[in-house]
Amino acid sequence: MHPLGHYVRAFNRGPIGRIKAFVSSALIGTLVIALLAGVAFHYASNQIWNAAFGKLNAVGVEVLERSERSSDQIRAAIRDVQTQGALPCSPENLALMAQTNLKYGQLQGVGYVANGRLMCSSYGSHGAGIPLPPPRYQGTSGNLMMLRDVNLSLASSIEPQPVTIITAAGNGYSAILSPTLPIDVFINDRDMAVGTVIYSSNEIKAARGGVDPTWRTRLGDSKHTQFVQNHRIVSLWRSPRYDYFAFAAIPDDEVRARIRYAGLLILSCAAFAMAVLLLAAARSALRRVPLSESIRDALWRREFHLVYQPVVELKTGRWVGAEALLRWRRSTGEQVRPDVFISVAEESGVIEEITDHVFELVTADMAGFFESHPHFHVAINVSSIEIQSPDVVSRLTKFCAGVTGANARNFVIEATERSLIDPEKARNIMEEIRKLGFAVAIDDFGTGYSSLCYLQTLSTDYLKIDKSFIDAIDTESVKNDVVLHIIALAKDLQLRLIAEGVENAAQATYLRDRGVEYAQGWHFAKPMTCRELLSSLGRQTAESIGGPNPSRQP
Ligand SMILES: Nc1nc2c(ncn2[C@@H]2O[C@H](COP(=O)(O)O[C@H]3[C@@H](O)[C@H](n4cnc5c(=O)[nH]c(N)nc54)O[C@@H]3COP(=O)(O)O)[C@@H](O)[C@H]2O)c(=O)[nH]1
Repeated sequence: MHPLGHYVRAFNRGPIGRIKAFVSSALIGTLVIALLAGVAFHYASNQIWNAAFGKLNAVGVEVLERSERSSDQIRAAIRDVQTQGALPCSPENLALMAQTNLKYGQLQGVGYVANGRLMCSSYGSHGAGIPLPPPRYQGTSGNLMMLRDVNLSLASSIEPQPVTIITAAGNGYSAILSPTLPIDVFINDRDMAVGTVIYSSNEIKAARGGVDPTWRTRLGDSKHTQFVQNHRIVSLWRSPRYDYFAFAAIPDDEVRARIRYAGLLILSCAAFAMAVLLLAAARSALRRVPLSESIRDALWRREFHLVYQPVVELKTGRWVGAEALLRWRRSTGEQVRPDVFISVAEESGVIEEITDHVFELVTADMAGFFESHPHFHVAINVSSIEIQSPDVVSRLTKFCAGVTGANARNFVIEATERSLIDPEKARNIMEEIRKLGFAVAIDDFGTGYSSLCYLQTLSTDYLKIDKSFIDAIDTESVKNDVVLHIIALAKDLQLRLIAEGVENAAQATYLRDRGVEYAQGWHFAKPMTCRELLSSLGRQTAESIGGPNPSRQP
């Protein structure tokens, strides 16, 4: 576990970040749920309307078919008795009427009408005839005449009942049938109106429930139409052979109630989904985001930038180079310390992306700079993991080629002493890097576990003495002696030394007097932006030509 504990693994968003995360996921979720609810409601109401129209259409078609069947039978029955040629109401004629009545099941009887009276029928002779009301309709198709509905007792044993008498114009033969026959369809909806209407006159032929006279205009010349009008759902079917159309209609309140119910159901589901979503959004906003995830995010959002800490030549005070140090400023303004995010990046495998981003930033910062400062170097930290992997060599080559005016000697590659866990591998890769012309430095020297014997065999240019040893200079600490040993070792191995974290003049003088060539630390300069580095270097160059050197002498 990292000394900074949980902070390394997970990261709390700031309040603004949390609110933003909550609002954005709540907004997106609300939009999606609203869209889905809208689609579901549209689909459900369509289905309900379709079901209602489907039911009406089936009834309308059935009414039309029954009416057409009746019309067919009326025609056929009249034709049958007429073609016999017997004298109307003669015994042979009456016998045929009775036979014909049996043949056509939709008819209640067959008769003969003369001078507005029903003279005889399949039930027998009616003497002087039963008086009938005047006709209410003269048909155009098949030249049929329709008489008014009458209450008729066709035989002494039969109670008077409403019948419709349809007489063939010109010959008096008639069909007698129940006025409700075409609409005697099975309907399990008490509020449903059904019937047939004569198309040419818009007169009701047979009906159960109210008929709207404007329906016919809605039908126009088409065979079928369906619509909602005056709170009724209507289906109309026109006969292609007869002058009438069938209708079926129901009040729309039940359909609308069903749609309202479906809407309410969908709304409740959407409200439930919204509640779940808001809870999930709140949970996710409050969640501690793993730092590795935040690092990837930050790379994508370009939240990193570099600062440069000058490396000073102790003898002259000249700035000979600078170490590039990565900084992470989150969108909330919060700074994340590099020792925190670098170790997480190493653990989680993002470190190569980090180093590549450093390459990118250096490439942009230092473009053209080395043309005017050919002896200056920039030191770049490469993690211990990367120094074990051969592809670092090609990545460095590519990087160097991308920096305008730069040469490999303008870069020092810093690898920590931890990089030497597998000395064989590290040695080969360091050699490769040096062959390309880069200088190599062992960073934080003295803190790791590198054995002195393989240090001898390593291909390196600099040792960077860790700050903890510099802090011990001129103190009673045993580390004070270690500095002297490191200096002696570097001399023996002919390595140049850079002291890290020099904070005062005494430390600087001590180091310079003992032959340490270079140093870094707040005593000379704190890490600064690229712009500050370049302008300070510009001033130094100008003053070295015409005045005193501004950098502090140890
Ligand atoms: N792999 C990468 N590692 C990187 C990169 N950038 C930084 N780092 C490593 O993070 C560690 C912490 O770095 P930082 O907070 O930037 O601290 C550096 C200096 O600011 C600090 N320093 C320098 N002088 C002084 C001083 O006088 N007093 C004082 N208290 N601190 C001082 O020391 C750090 C430099 O460390 P080093 O690299 O060992 O020279 C650190 O380990 C960085 O290496 C990166 O891009 N990649």
